[in-house]
Amino acid sequence: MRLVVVFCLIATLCALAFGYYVSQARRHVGADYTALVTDVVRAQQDPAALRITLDSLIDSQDLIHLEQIHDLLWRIPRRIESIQRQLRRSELAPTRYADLVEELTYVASRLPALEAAVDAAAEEGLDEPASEAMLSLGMEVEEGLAWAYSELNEQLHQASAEQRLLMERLTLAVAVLLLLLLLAVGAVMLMLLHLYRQRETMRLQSRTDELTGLSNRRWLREMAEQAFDRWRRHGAPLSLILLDLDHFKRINDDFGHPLGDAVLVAFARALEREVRRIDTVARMGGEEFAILMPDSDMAGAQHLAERILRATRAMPLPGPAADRRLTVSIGVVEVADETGFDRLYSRADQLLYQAKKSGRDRVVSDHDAEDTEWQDHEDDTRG
Ligand SMILES: Nc1nc2c(ncn2[C@@H]2O[C@H](COP(=O)(O)OP(=O)(O)OP(=O)(O)O)[C@@H](O)[C@H]2O)c(=O)[nH]1
Repeated sequence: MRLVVVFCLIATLCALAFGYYVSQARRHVGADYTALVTDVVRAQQDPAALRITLDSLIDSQDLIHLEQIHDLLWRIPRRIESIQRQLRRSELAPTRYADLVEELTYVASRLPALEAAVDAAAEEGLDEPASEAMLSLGMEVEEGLAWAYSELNEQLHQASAEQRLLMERLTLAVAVLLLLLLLAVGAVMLMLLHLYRQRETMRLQSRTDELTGLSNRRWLREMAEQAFDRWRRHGAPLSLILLDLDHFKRINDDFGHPLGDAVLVAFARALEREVRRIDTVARMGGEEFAILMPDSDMAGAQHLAERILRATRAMPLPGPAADRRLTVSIGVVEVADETGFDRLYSRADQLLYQAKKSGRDRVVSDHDAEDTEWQDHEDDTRG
């Protein structure tokens, strides 16, 4: 579960980083050429204005047109310079604009002559030859500017389109890379998950009895050691019930080993139904079982043992053994002064042995054993 959360987190971070990158890159590329294109579009108005003003000057010979031409001739070289500067700073390859820069430089070099021609025409009057010279120079400048700016506009649009294409390819490449990264991360996560599950299964198997699915002897011992710790530290009561099915060999002999297995499994389920969640039910081997009862004293353990005794008698046996009754012998102990699980188990085993010896299908606890010892002692003294 934790791995899935980590995976989702990584995926979200990748998606956010990717989105941020794309938006930043797009904005950057767009901004570079937008500024230059705007200036070029503005500059394109210069040749048109020059043509109109020259025509107006010839038509009306008005001094106001002279001023307009002077304004234009002041503005045009600055505009040329600004555009050349921007071009040098731009990402555009110099080979793409070398021709038009050359043309703009040439146009700029012709501007003083045009200014002189305009001044001369204004001073001498717009007679035929002066006007002709001014118009021809004006046309030359106007055509040069118009060509250079429109060529530049075209180049910029082309570069912009190429950059957009590049950007799209780059975006696609990044998307594919991210996808691959995500797939790789996902694969690693799945592998880790698989390993984790495998380890969990192995851990579970190492503490589980294969036939019944109950805890095995090893796990019961581990749980017992932990419970012993609690008993030592807090004095919490701890009891152990040891159970052994009676005459189980007969079931095997009469109905076969597989049915014997089915009976063991049915008995295991019956035990699980009777115990509390904190109890540990284990199969110790063969037809012997144990229940570790933390926080339970002798009275509680005895009570459970009696209940199991009755439940076992009433337990229906599978298939052909349905007519048989199953019984169990039980030994019950509560921790007193034991130093560890082995001592406790050995005491419970002795009580179980007594239960077998005294006729099976019964519970023998510490109290019963004490009573029996006391009874034996009484009989001896009377005898
Ligand atoms: N089906 C099956 N039988 C098992 C398994 N483990 C041990 N047994 C059998 O359990 C029987 C135990 O027999 P005994 O030790 O004589 O005990 P019992 O017949 O129950 O007699 P008492 O314990 O004295 O009441 C043997 O026949 C074993 O083969 C198992 O996993 N499956």
